[in-house]
Amino acid sequence: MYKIKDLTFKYPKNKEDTIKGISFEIRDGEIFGLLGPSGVGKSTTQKLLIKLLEGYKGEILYKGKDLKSYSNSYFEEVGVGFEMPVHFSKLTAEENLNFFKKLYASTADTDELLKRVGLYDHRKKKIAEFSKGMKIRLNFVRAMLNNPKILFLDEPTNGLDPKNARIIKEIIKEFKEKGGTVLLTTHLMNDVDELCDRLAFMANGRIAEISTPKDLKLKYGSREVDIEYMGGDKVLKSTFSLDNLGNNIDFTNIIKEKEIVTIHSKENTLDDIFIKVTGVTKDE
Ligand SMILES: Nc1ncnc2c1ncn2[C@@H]1O[C@H](COP(=O)(O)OP(=O)(O)OP(=O)(O)O)[C@@H](O)[C@H]1O
Repeated sequence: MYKIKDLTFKYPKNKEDTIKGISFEIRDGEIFGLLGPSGVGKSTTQKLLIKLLEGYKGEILYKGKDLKSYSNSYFEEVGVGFEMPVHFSKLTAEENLNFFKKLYASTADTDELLKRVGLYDHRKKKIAEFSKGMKIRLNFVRAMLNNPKILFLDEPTNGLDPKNARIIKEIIKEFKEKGGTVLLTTHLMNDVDELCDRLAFMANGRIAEISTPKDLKLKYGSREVDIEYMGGDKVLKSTFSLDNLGNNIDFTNIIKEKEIVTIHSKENTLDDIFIKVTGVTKDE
């Protein structure tokens, strides 16, 4: 869907490039995660792909054509849910949605979406009376209101309670099942694990890693197995390398002779990998 080659971008007021020559692709129908510490350029990359920022070097191809060659009709295909919800606070939820609907040729059934996210009964309420979580959910409905083919989402579940976060994630999965493509930015690694087909870690304006969550875990995992077994009336624990495990006499003796309590391979979490790949903790 997108092919990005040597993308470089500098904000006019800055001395240094914010995006320093990144290349990657977003495939049709995948959920692609763009991750990295605060300030590395994730939102800037999103804005370049959404055509909200111009003046970049390199190439962005959308469906095989230079993004620059697309007219405003491009915005019909794109749904955008930025992190900070911006709504007209003196208007109701419904009035807000109706305002934005007028900007598009084709629109979704927003009543249905409002029902899904639990806001239908609040549609006549002014946004000024909405809680933070309600604004976030309305923001998501707004991103979906033009029946987009690609969704750009920035922290879509941040600030939501678990039930509402689940509903949003279910809608994102359904969007993908119907052929939609998603570019997701989030600091919530559980969401990444659950949703993303592939992900890129950004560090200092560059892409440090790009892969599937599973392959990243294998690459950065410690390839060991922990085994707990009964030794008399005590639970004992041993760790073995997965390499050549079948020929490890100590391991096979335990398997043959002992009562096994637990056995599992060690896997790094995406949180661990985030820190290894980008060199910083998420909250820095
Ligand atoms: N309009 C702007 N003018 C100048 N510099 C900017 C502008 N917007 C962002 N930047 C700078 O560009 C860099 C990347 O910002 P960006 O918002 O893309 O980061 P991010 O990875 O999305 O961070 P976060 O996770 O905090 O949202 C930061 O150093 C930021 O200060």
